[in-house]
Amino acid sequence: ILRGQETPPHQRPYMVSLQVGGKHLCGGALIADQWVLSAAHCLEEVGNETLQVLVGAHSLSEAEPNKRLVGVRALFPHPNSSVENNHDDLLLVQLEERVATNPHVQALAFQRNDRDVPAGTQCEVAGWGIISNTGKLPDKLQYVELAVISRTICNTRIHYDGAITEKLMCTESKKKDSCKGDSGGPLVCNGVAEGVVATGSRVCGNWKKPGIYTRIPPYAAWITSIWDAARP
Ligand SMILES: CC(C)CC(=O)Nc1cccc(-c2cccc(CN)c2)c1
Repeated sequence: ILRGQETPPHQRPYMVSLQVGGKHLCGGALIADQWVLSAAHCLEEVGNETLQVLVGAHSLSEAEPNKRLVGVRALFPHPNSSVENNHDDLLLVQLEERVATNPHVQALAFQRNDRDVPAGTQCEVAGWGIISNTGKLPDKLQYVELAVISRTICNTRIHYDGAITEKLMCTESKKKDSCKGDSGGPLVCNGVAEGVVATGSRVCGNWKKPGIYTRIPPYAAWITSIWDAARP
């Protein structure tokens, strides 16, 4: 997160850190007691190492009550996700057990109503991604408020020149922005998850390259189908 601030501890109890070898890799959101929503691109950096999910954390390094590393039972990247583009860049992670909810560990509701978030709406994104373009990593969860920009504006030549489909949305990126390591985290508008951080142009904090987020509503049926078919 660039130009954000440290969150008040545990005020976003749905935030999780996807980790490999004890290192933060991507953000994610707990959307049910055994399920995390993140980005399929995050799996590109995993190889054959073990992915784990850190829940209930504020600091990545300090011991905290209710903070724990949970194993993964199964991974469900969206079948149409690909390394070449931003399309369908979603990942459902089934945890190896149902996590007990408590003040530091809570599921986040996601939007099922498939209507664009109005341009100008103030949303927020949180994460343990880099906090400067020099790659400085935070220890504590950061967040930033970002305004939604219309798909029409986001598709102009100076921005993404028509690449933003109706399954994607954009936010401003002037100085404040999501960045490397924030991928997979939720874009929360009025307390509901409307999007998931997409890597996009890999440029951060440049107003010409707005932040790109995978909209969640178009995938609500896919999420439910995975839940219904999965082994408990
Ligand atoms: C100078 C360095 C920052 C270049 C770099 O490593 N960029 C990088 C790499 C991977 C993902 C991302 C990335 C993720 C999520 C959102 C965004 C942009 N909102 C970028 C950005």
